[in-house]
Amino acid sequence: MGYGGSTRAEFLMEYLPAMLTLNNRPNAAAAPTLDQVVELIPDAFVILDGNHRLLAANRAALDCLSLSREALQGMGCGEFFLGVPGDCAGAGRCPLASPESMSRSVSVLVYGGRGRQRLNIRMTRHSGDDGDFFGLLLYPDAATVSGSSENVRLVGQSAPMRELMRMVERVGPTHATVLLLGESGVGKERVADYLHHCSGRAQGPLVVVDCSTLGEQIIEAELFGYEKGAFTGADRRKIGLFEAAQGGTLFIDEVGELPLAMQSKLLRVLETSRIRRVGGTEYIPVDARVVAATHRDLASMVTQGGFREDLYYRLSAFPIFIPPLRERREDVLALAEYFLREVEGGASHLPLSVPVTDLLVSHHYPGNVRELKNIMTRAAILAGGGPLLPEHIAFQSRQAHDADTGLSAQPRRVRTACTEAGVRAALAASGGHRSEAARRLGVSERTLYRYLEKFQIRG
Ligand SMILES: Nc1ncnc2c1ncn2[C@@H]1O[C@H](COP(=O)(O)OP(=O)(O)OP(=O)(O)O)[C@@H](O)[C@H]1O
Repeated sequence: MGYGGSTRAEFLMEYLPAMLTLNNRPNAAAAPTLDQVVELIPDAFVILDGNHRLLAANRAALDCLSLSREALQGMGCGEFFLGVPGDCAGAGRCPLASPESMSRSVSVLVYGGRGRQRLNIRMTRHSGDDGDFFGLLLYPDAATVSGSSENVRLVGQSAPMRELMRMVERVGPTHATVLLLGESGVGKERVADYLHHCSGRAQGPLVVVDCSTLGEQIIEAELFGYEKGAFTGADRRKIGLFEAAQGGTLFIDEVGELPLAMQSKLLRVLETSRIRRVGGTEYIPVDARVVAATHRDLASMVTQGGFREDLYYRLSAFPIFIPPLRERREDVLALAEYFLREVEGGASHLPLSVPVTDLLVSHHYPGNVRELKNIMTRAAILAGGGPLLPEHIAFQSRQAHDADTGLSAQPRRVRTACTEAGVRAALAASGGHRSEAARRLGVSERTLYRYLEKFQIRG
């Protein structure tokens, strides 16, 4: 077994290429259709073509993703895995483009009808005369199954962690808006998950939105949804993440990246508990508890005019600071063992030898818990069936921001620093067109606008 799917699903995945080849033969009148083929698989299953567009999904997948067949068909991998239109292979973050996804099950974030959810995927790829396709078996991550104790576990027994857990358990059951503060990779999303499960809303959805991955144009539509015809391409009504989080929690990650115009809209929702879809006229009541997070210093952003003061005070009604891992070294070994157990066969390397533990405890962890997780995953793979030795522990702090699922060197979020001269040159070279200038600089339009403000460039 090994990947958590059912035996029948595993068996059918083996035969899928043959079934699809049969299906594509021009005179195969009696061959099953794609939709019939996927229904043979009992677990949630989707098929994508070689361009990473969704071709078919079975009933179990539609239920698991809370999407209609129409909404899913034709969706690109960018929308599926990142919540943004198009494909995400170019950004180096597409699980379909990662060889790792082929060899074992990987944990990924997927955007469904209820916002972002974590799922495990097991993939099969078929290349033939009729082109490429990918078959994806989807099953809920053990860490997101409601009520699972693993789900809600915060590993760590240091004094700061115990204090943090006490605070989360105290504020969890209330309706207070919580602001999670801490460096990247420190565990903000994990704490939000724990908080959700400590609230009376644990049976409701936990919807995650990462403001740093959404462009200015789509963030409003993502949060509030839109009506059919609200803008070009809005060919159907779509509910937003606030509505998707009804009865549950909306986790707004990297809230410091929200554009100013959206900040005032967010404040209004927090104050009125009502939203209005883009292009809509009706105000819709929403019952979603908001937890926000940032690695940025919001107070100084307020001073510099980058963040609204009123929203800052509204969000920081209950701030919780998650200390960096280097300030709670007592947690390093517990976390290291926990992550090792998560890797297939990893538990066989326990207990860790003294030279390995000495090495782990002495590191600075600029990438925090995420860095430690990647180190342990890599170490388990390098050690294989033999003992886990100090040389298997590779501190590569430049990779501190790798995505959770990847051992690749792709940066999780690239932040580019532009000089005033560079911005002016890009504007001049693009005849003053800001979108073109942003493209030349390799930043989003929103980032460019921030630079224009910072350097006081007008026109
Ligand atoms: N206390 C903990 N116990 C178990 N796992 C943890 C803990 N803290 C963090 N992790 C794991 O470490 C990884 C990074 O944590 P997480 O994504 O929550 O960090 P973050 O602060 O939200 O990062 P970013 O600022 O980049 O969004 C995740 O896989 C998470 O599950």
